[in-house]
Amino acid sequence: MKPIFAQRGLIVSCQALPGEPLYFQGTMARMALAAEQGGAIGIRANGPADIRDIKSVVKLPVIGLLKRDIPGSAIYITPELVDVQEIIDAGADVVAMDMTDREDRAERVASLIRHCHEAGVAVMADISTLEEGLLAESLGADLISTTMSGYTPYSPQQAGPDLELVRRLAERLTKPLVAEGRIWSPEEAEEALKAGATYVVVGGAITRPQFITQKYAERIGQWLEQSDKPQS
Ligand SMILES: CC(=O)N[C@H](C=O)[C@@H](O)[C@H](O)[C@H](O)COP(=O)(O)O
Repeated sequence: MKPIFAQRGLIVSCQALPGEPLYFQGTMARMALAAEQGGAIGIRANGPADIRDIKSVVKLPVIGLLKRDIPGSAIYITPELVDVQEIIDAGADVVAMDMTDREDRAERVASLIRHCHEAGVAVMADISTLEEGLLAESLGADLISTTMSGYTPYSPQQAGPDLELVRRLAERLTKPLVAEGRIWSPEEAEEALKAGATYVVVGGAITRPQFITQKYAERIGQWLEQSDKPQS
């Protein structure tokens, strides 16, 4: 499979789910355009509508996924063939899917990967541990991403990015490695590259203003609480 991205660098995840303030048709395409203007080399996006919108306004490769809850299952990132097909049909260059080692899905995942490759589309594995990353690579995934670290019960539950996982994966993988999840500053993005990531995905810190605001409000609130300064 030929390289997906023109160069190493920043991929911006442009996602708003139902109930979020920016969940409004067309908003994620505007976010993607801003990301492109800012120097992103790729976009990650959820759902066929956003993927189509984004593909119509930016030239960058798009990693597409479909978040869908299935009753009784913990797997929600592009869980089944029908979801994979929707993302391929929407024009994504890469399909991202859950490749955590849960619910005994290795065989099904391998056939989803084959399906994407037959359609000429690459696959990104969203994993949470070293073992899952190695398994995903052996199943044929084209990119391995630390997306799910902190979101499976057996991976480290930490506030910042899982750079230790990036380091350990970088030592063992041959496929390109993506650092993703809770990267909140340019400095953390640089640390992820130093740890061995080929690409860095940043989402909330760029495209979810409610969380950005919350970070400022909390920090300011803490300072105000500790300070004796009277309000003028
Ligand atoms: C765990 C999960 O479902 N992650 C999702 C995957 O597509 C997105 O909600 C995240 O925004 C994305 O991974 C980027 O991460 P962050 O927004 O932390 O930079």
